[in-house]
Amino acid sequence: MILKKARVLVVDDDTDVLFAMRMLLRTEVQEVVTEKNPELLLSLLSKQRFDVILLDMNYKSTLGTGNEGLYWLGRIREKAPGSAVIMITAHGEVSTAVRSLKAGATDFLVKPWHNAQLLDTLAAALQPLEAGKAAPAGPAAPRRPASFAEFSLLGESAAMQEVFHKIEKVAPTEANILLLGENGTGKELVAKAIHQKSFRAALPLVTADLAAMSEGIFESELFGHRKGAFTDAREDRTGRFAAASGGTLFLDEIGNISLAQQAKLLTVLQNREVLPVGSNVPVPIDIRLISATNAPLYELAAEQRFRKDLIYRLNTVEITLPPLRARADDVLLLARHFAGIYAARNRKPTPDFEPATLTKLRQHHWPGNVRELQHAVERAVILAEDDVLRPHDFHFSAMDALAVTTLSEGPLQLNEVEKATILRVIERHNGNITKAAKELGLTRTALYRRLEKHDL
Ligand SMILES: Nc1ncnc2c1ncn2[C@@H]1O[C@H](COP(=O)(O)OP(=O)(O)OP(=O)(O)O)[C@@H](O)[C@H]1O
Repeated sequence: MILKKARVLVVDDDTDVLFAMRMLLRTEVQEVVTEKNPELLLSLLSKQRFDVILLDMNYKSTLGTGNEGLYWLGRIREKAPGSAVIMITAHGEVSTAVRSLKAGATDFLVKPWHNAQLLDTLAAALQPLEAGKAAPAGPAAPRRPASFAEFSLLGESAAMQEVFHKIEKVAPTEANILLLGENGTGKELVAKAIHQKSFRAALPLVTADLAAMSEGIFESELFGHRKGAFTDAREDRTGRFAAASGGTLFLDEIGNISLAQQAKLLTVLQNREVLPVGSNVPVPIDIRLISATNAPLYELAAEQRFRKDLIYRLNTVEITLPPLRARADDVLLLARHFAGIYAARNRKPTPDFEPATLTKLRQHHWPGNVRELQHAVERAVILAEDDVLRPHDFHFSAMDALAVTTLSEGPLQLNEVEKATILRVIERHNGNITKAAKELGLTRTALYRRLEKHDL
């Protein structure tokens, strides 16, 4: 059914909401009826048929428990099983909204909504009606599957298909996810895909790069602080946990935190509340947690450098991103994908790859994984003489080349090779860390970590 033909009922005890809905919908749908009192819902339904009912989750009488919304949802399902129900929920109540989906709601909207988003949600709710089917009763129908290319997450190899399958399965749950994999294998991209495919997608995905947080700012960054808690605390500050409320918190580089930081994190996850620095009033948290690391977490745990009890909190589901060298077919798929992007960005025609180039790319070790490939292709596209990428257009990262050449030169320590390479590359870029990191196939954070490790 199309929006213009739809009959819509809005039930909310906030008259401002009803007014705004009437103003927006009167030109978009055939009929809009608004009702302030949910007690009158059933008599309205016995008089008239509605295609979609927008139902508030909370009414003043139950003080934000969301139970009243769920109750009325149940009654609508009995009385008007053919109507689609969209729950209207406040920020921070998304977990109750998810329960409503299980109880038969078609979708939910978070206040304050964008008008375009409201119209999209209404149109999507009308789709099953258009196909001649009743709106889903009982358990909610799964959301329309989104392809992974939508998140630029590509991969045809069996290993990546397995990853995609896991993402599809775990995204619409509340499970904490631990992403493992080398640098540049796509952990952050996977975290975004999981969030986008989750019921929390309407609320933020907040990232915290733990490697970049020193001991001194860890608590204030994650848990927030109160004005005056320490010298620089001039204002109250919301921590990342609170900022991600109702949404997803992505803790990147979790393997790098100290035992003291691990203990603080564990307490927060166990109690599901944070204590901002300088406050003694705990704040409840409502987040879905995704963590990632390239560190060998289980080896660290065996050496007592990472708490096992924290791992168990993080890894309800574990997804390991395979290194690029283990999926040669994806190398070509990704190389073509990046070539298209960088050619367009640099106003050049999309180049072809000489067969010998493809062989070279397949055989390379890719220590920096997809990030290294992306930068290698970008460089090649920019420097190529014509529309064909040839083997000599690809110069692999200095670190990799040096590591390979030194293998034949006797028992050099890998650490020394790494240190010398980093110094050489930074020197070549006159101290520009961003450019050096790019050439080394590392993130800036990863490069800073290595500088620290080598006392540079
Ligand atoms: N499967 C993929 N398809 C397309 N692009 C990808 C894929 N995997 C990674 N990338 C790209 O490679 C780059 C690195 O990915 P990302 O930052 O997600 O990796 P990471 O594992 O989080 O790295 P790090 O551990 O260094 O933080 C990004 O530009 C990302 O868009």
